Amino acid sequence: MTDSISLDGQGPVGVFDEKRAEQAIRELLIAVGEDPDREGLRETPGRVARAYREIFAGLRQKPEEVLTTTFDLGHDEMVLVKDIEVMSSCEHHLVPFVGVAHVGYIPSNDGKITGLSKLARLVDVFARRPQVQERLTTQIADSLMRILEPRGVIVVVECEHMCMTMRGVRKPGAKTLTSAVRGQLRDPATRAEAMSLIMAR
Ligand SMILES: Nc1nc2c(ncn2[C@@H]2O[C@H](COP(=O)(O)OP(=O)(O)OP(=O)(O)O)[C@@H](O)[C@H]2O)c(=O)[nH]1
Ligand SMILES: [Zn+2]
Repeated sequence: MTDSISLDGQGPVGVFDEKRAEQAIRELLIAVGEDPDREGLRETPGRVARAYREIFAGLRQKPEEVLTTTFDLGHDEMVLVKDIEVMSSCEHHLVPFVGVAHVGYIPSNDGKITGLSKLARLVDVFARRPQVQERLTTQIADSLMRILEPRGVIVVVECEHMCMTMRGVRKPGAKTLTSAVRGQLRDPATRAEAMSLIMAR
């Protein structure tokens, strides 16, 4: 089955070809010296293909689909959702990187806001793609700026990369922190206030 939704310049065209993914996994099993026809592996290519459909579902989603907006004239202070679980895939090795994202914004003058859960959904749209952590962070910030037109945005992402844990340099526990700050949140005092809320445990 093939899904095809154009992302209108937001990224690659999100086509998922399940049959092709299944064939590729079968080839990979042969390439690593396995027998894809043995009992335990017979269903694996199809299963892995379906898993990849889910893991890379963000390739077929636009941020606008999840970041619905509403208006609340009464609130012009910072809104911050912290510790949003991140499960993404490193585009260099196609293994997971996992951790949390903290997403904050100061609503526009006309009070354009979004539901809190929508910030977490936005993180998923970009996390469920082959990614690097820096791009994940800036894509969240830039789409918030574009869609909510807020006065400022801060996004901080803290992740552990399995490509540094299970292979290669093998340093479990090492965390990578990335941030993207836009608009009024670049102001040192406002930024410091946001960072103290993010770092408070
Ligand atoms: N900047 C950035 N680098 C990443 C990310 N995820 C993985 N990497 C790095 O991508 C690099 C790829 O380096 P290469 O030298 O091409 O690949 P490699 O030989 O597998 O590298 P090692 O992991 O050092 O064994 C590694 O240093 C990874 O740690 C990410 O999200 N952002
Ligand atoms: Zn990697």
